[in-house]
Amino acid sequence: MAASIEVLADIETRRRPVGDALKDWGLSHRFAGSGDRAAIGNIVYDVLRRKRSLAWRLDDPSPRALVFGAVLDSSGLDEKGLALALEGDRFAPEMISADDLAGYRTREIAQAPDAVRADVPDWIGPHLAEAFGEDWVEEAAALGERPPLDMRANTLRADRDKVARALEPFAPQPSPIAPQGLRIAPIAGDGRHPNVQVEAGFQKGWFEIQDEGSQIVAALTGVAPGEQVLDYCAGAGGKTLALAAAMENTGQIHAYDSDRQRLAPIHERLKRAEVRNVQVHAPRDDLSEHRGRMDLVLVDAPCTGTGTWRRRPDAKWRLSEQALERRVVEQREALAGAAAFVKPGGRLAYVTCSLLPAENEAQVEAFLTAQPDFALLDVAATWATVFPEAPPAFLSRPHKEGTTLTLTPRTSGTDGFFLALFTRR
Ligand SMILES: C[S@@+](CC[C@H](N)C(=O)[O-])C[C@H]1O[C@@H](n2cnc3c(N)ncnc32)[C@H](O)[C@@H]1O
Repeated sequence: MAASIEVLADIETRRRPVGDALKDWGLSHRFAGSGDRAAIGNIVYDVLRRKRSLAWRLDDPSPRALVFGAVLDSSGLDEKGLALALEGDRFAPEMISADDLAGYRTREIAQAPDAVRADVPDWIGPHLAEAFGEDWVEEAAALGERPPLDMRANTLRADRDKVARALEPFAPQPSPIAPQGLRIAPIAGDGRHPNVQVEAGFQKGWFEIQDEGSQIVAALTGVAPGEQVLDYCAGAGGKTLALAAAMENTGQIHAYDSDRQRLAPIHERLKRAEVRNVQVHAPRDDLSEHRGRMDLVLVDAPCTGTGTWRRRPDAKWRLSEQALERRVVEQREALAGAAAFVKPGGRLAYVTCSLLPAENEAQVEAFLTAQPDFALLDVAATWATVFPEAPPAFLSRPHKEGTTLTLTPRTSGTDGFFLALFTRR
């Protein structure tokens, strides 16, 4: 708890990313074992996920109060039990005041303002209200829960049963929607997720770590073996690998990104997964020969990442309206750049891991106005074809001619994602 308070103060005063602050703490406290580090990480992440509601309940926003609140919530200890556990420990933080404890015990979160219950900065509330209507507080609050660890079996090297057997000690379960997905439940108490990347199966390319939502949107693009595909914002290649597996290593994927640094890890990942149908294109490569030729162009656009707040809760408090505006401009540019590569009759998939309408529905409207030769498809209807076994666990919004689709932790049990699928007339 003392270490968590230190790390949170560091994040706050120096505006540091949570990963860096935790890593630095570990480097300067080499004696700390992996169990301690995991416990510290859990407390810090729990606090960042629910910073506002904890501060409101305790009526105290200090890192010390927040840490006590998070530990009381997750440990199953009551105040007396916690005081007893800390008693006589010379490194223990000083117990919070009786007033704070009384607040924790008696203040009803149901009485708090919406943005507090939602655990978001005030300015984001109206954006989420626009996205989810009267459910917005519950939808946002679900982004403050601990996430599961999701994986995708790589069908080029293995299948879900084989991966499940290899990871048996960690008890992964088939994920509810994506047919190749496996899930390890969210961390309980001060436990930790296994480091599955050191497992032999991972080294052999049998599986990838990938949120089920990401697997779902990749499948909903309808990608098929033999197609010509441009992954226009390929980054480190998470979706490229999912598309390659769905294409059974046939056809061709052109993986492009405007940022060489972000693209760099893709080479190693393609090798490990034994993907052979991907051509990686550096930012300055000339792609003009592929114009008007692609069956599918995927724009996994740069975004605010509001859908991933369970995993990156510090981003929630750092996000600004200016950053949102910048992402909106980048998204428009990426869409306009990518559209030219779609062949007549081909598909354009627009994906974000954000839930804000400015990055999603508004972009769809602007794109349809700017590019009259594209039409929006009914992606909600596609769900039943792609996932015949799974109930429709998504939100969808009708537009003039088609639908868009949104996944959220509350509705889909996944990270938040948005998908619009267009066809070129
Ligand atoms: C959400 S990330 C991609 C994640 C990746 N597809 C995955 O599944 O792992 C968005 C990427 O878009 C890239 N990007 C931003 N603007 C772009 C543009 N105009 N053209 C191409 N790529 C762009 C960024 O460099 C970033 O790597």
